[in-house]
Amino acid sequence: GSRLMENSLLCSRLYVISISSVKKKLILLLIMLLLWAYTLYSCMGYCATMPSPIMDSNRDKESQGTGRRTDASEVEILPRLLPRPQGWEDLETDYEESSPRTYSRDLLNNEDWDDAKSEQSAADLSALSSFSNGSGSKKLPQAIIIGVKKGGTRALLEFLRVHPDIRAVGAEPHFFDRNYNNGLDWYRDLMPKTLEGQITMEKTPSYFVTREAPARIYAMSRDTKVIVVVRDPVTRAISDYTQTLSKKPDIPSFESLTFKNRTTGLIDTSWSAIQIGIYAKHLENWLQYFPMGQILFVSGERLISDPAGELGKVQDFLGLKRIITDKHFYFNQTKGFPCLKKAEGSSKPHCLGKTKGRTHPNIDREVVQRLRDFYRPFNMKFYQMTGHNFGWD
Ligand SMILES: Nc1ncnc2c1ncn2[C@@H]1O[C@H](COP(=O)(O)OS(=O)(=O)O)[C@@H](OP(=O)(O)O)[C@H]1O
Repeated sequence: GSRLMENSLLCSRLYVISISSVKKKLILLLIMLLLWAYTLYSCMGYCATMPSPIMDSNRDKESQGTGRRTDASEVEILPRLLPRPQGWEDLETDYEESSPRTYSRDLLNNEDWDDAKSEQSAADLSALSSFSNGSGSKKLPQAIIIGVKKGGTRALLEFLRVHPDIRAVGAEPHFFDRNYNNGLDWYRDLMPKTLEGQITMEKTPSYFVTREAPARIYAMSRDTKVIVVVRDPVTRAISDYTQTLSKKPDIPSFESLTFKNRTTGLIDTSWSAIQIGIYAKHLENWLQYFPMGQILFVSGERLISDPAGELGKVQDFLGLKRIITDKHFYFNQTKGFPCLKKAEGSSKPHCLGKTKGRTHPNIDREVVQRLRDFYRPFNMKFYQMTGHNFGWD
């Protein structure tokens, strides 16, 4: 009898032990499952937009402006026409500054549009991509690259996009010049989604020479940080002309367009290629609204000779940790320019496309000299205003 009792006691103890070990295993399994699900969730949702603990002091300060939405159908179709926010788009500013056109047509006219469009399809169809696109919210930009055309604005934006705390729209929105009537909601909708602490950016090089742009950006938010990539105005003019020539091979020579009257040597300052380079004049317009401390001047020349050095200054200006360093760049001998070892959202090295770093035509030395003389006083004024000698003279 007592043995029978002992046996049944042993059995029930064993039963209890096995029950609790199964329970433990189950709980462990559940915890692992939860951990795994959490890791998966945070990776899909956050990896692409992971912020660092450094916060931008300007975030959430954006204020609403007075812009109104006009064409509803256009507003709806545009986000679909926009290239994927991730990836390397080598878009180029348009050569006709004055012609008012719609945003969608700007994109369609762009020679790099086809590349951007084909790049878009594969990634956007994947579930992972749409999941990661779901996190955060769209905000108005806290920092804008406002110019100058042919200064190196695309290189700067693509380099900045490597920073985990910067999210930028790939195409040029042209909001503060051509599309202002579409309103701030339209503009905000073009922006990529950001998380707390991330900075939204865009670049449109024509803003620097747009009379209304400073007041309009100020109306959006007086705290907006503006960045200007400046380049020797003579080389900039030739670069501008080279771009136009590549699209319209029949235009007159650079030399003949430079002068109002070749014999008197009177320079045609109404030609945009020349006008854009009078930096001091355009800057005066911006200083009516923004203090010097809110404007950063990046040297287009140094952006090529020392990209990490220039990027260091930009990251400081934006209140970001210096994450982009010389380790991110290599000099591509074939391209003749610095390139990224890894482009944003990719593990492959990447240089800008063939529309960046074109071969310039040879320009008559006397004409170049005449232009140097023309720009010198404006350059001096610009150095004085910015407190920085860019070494063009
Ligand atoms: N890393 C790198 N790779 C290629 N090109 C570079 C780079 N950094 C600066 N640049 C210079 O950028 C010039 C084009 O300037 P933008 O991008 O501002 O042009 S645009 O206004 O958007 O059309 C372009 O002008 P061009 O050389 O006249 O083609 C380049 O000199």
